[in-house]
Amino acid sequence: AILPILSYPDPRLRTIAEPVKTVDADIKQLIADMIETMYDAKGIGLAATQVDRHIQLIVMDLSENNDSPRVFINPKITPLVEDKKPYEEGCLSVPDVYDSVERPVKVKIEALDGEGNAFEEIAEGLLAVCIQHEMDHLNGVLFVDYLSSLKQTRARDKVRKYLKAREKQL
Ligand SMILES: O=C(O)C[C@@H](Cc1ccccc1)C(=O)SCC(=O)c1ccccc1
Ligand SMILES: [Zn+2]
Repeated sequence: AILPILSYPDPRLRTIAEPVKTVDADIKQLIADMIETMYDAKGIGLAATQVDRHIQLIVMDLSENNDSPRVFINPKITPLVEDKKPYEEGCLSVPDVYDSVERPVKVKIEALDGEGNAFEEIAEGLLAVCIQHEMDHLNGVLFVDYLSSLKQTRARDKVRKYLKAREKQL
């Protein structure tokens, strides 16, 4: 099912996600729903926080044809270098807002996959940017938090206008 995505500045986006205890049928259904929701919203990642489920679960698909979804459960990120690089980020919870955020260029990811099996991965490029953006969601942090207060005010106004326009067309 396509799930509703919370929009900034909804306070529920600030909830800290709990670890997943067992990857059971309910979690597997949520994973399927989040992947469907991510594709419908034309995103490349989605954190469970964004669909108001406060558990440590991220889905992602960086592929060209949107046919290779990735699942990260109880992920742990460790920066491997001090070096940071800016990237023009967006967020499905802050529609129509894009701005530059600096993040470590190389990180280690330790997580469980969709079957509950532990794995470790070194991430660079867009995977490193996206996993850190999604991890922030699980910790109640949004990419706009890194921007100036003026830009945050503008982001709030833009989201309000975007949601009003969407209401009218629905
Ligand atoms: O809100 C989210 O977590 C999804 C977000 C993930 C993300 C994209 C880009 C940089 C960091 C994190 C999105 O998918 S935003 C929409 C999008 O597809 C996109 C935006 C900018 C660059 C590339 C893709
Ligand atoms: Zn986001």
